[in-house]
Amino acid sequence: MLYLASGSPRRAELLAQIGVPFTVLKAPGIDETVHAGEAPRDYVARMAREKAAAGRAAAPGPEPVLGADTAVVLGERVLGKPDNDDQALAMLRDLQDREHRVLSAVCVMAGDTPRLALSETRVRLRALDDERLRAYVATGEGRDKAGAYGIQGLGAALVASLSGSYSGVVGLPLEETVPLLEWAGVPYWQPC
Ligand SMILES: Cc1cn([C@H]2C[C@H](O)[C@@H](COP(=O)(O)OP(=O)(O)OP(=O)(O)O)O2)c(=O)[nH]c1=O
Repeated sequence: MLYLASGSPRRAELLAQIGVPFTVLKAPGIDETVHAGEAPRDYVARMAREKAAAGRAAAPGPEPVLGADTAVVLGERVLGKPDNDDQALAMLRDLQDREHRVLSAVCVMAGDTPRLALSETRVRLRALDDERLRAYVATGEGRDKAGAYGIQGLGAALVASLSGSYSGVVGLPLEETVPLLEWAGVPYWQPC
């Protein structure tokens, strides 16, 4: 069994997809502020570690804990979740017609020992005019998502190309996660 220290329904769906038995933990939220001068890769790694550690502290049992973090990075700028629709529109205007990186870090703690992996995916959004971007923002889909879009939903129609991990963009890079689960002795392909 695994404790999932995440409120993201996407992460739960990806774990369920590969048959991992898990329990979602209601861990206290952590401060997601980017530190001054902090590189995006260091930031997502720190967030995943802190989420896993908060999960460890809240877990009622000794089973392994998983925490993860996903950020959209444009140049060196980290785009988190938009605060409102205006910010969502501004993010999508910046993202359209160019390539960005999606960084996803995953941290598994076996006992008190953390192990971390990071995935980087290059995504290019199509050239999109304001009318199209406003229509997408109005769907509300991007509100709780880094970079203001969801590749697994209506947002798939915004994407021109992807190079890397699709599950990483959705929030949990399975290519990196499965070896961490194996390391921690967490089974997959279980009837859930
Ligand atoms: C780019 C992109 C992000 N996302 C989501 C994944 C994450 O849930 C979210 C990024 O926010 P995160 O802070 O990584 O995660 P979260 O707040 O949703 O959940 P928790 O901290 O409790 O684990 O954006 C998509 O669902 N699809 C996408 O295409």
